[in-house]
Amino acid sequence: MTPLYHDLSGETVLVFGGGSVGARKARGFDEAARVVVVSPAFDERLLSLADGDGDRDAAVELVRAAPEASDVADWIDRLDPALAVAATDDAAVNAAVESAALDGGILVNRTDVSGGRDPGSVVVPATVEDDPVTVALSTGGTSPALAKALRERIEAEIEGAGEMAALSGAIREELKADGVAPEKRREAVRRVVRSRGVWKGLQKGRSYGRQEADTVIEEVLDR
Ligand SMILES: C[C@@]1(CC(=O)O)C2=NC(=C\c3[nH]c(c(CCC(=O)O)c3CC(=O)O)Cc3[nH]c(c(CC(=O)O)c3CCC(=O)O)/C=C3\N/C(=C\2)[C@@H](CCC(=O)O)[C@]3(C)CC(=O)O)/[C@H]1CCC(=O)O
Ligand SMILES: NC(=O)c1ccc[n+]([C@@H]2O[C@H](COP(=O)([O-])OP(=O)(O)OC[C@H]3O[C@@H](n4cnc5c(N)ncnc54)[C@H](O)[C@@H]3O)[C@@H](O)[C@H]2O)c1
Repeated sequence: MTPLYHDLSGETVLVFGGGSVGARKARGFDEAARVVVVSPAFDERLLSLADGDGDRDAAVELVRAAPEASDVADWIDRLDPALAVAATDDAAVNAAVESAALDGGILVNRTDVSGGRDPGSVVVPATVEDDPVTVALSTGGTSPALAKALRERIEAEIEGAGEMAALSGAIREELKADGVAPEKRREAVRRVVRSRGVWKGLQKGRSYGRQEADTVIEEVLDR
């Protein structure tokens, strides 16, 4: 399987099935996209997501309906999603979601099967995020429980990576603007992102990280 990242902002994700899996998928996508869940019944977590759930501005939309397999293509046509999620407990409906999505040229995530897939039929990975850094993890469908366990380990491992991305991204731009030769610039940025001192400094605050980074950069540029 080949991992790719998608920007779903401004797009719709259409989830069929409002049970525990549909709720998890809705929760996973609702910060990135408009999420609509179609189902005859809804998990409690979905009902609270639909209420706005505290300070999250994106509310999930719930549509109470039980589409037959033969209706699914119409729902997809009407809501025009970028991604359809098949999360009902009815295998025929899930299969109809998959074929209608693939016929319509949109992505589909089938939650009730694992293993090989047609192009356009995607797996949702376990994800760790420290904005703008995201780590996506899949076991190729073999062991979702392992994907979750590994995700929990990586969560601790990438703590502070978002700050480091912001700092090293800014340094990269500054060195470019200062006309530093590409070789030196790359070496400086590579050393900054590997420096224990910079990582530690960032834990105390952005300006401490910046100070540590400046020392590393001077060492590289003075040589
Ligand atoms: C990563 C994650 C993302 C997410 O769902 O958002 C995700 N599953 C998660 C958790 C999880 N899922 C299951 C358990 C119970 C333990 C177990 O059975 O293993 C647990 C763990 C738990 O709940 O503790 C059961 C399960 N999952 C699938 C089936 C159907 C089948 O295998 O046929 C069944 C059996 C149903 C049954 O028979 O009862 C299928 C898929 N689940 C996937 C993703 C895709 C492959 C990902 C990969 O390549 O690793 C794939 C193929 C399709 C898809 O959904 O995209 C999320 C972790 C979120 C996190 O990070 O916390
Ligand atoms: N991907 C995963 O991580 C994962 C985990 C567990 C189970 N599963 C699989 O995913 C499926 C759903 O699991 P669940 O635990 O959420 O089940 P669930 O029974 O809790 O939820 C199924 C939902 O689908 C709804 N539904 C039924 N018919 C529908 C229709 N025609 N249109 C729209 N919605 C309809 C039901 O009202 C219910 O809300 C199961 O088939 C299971 O095999 C996947």
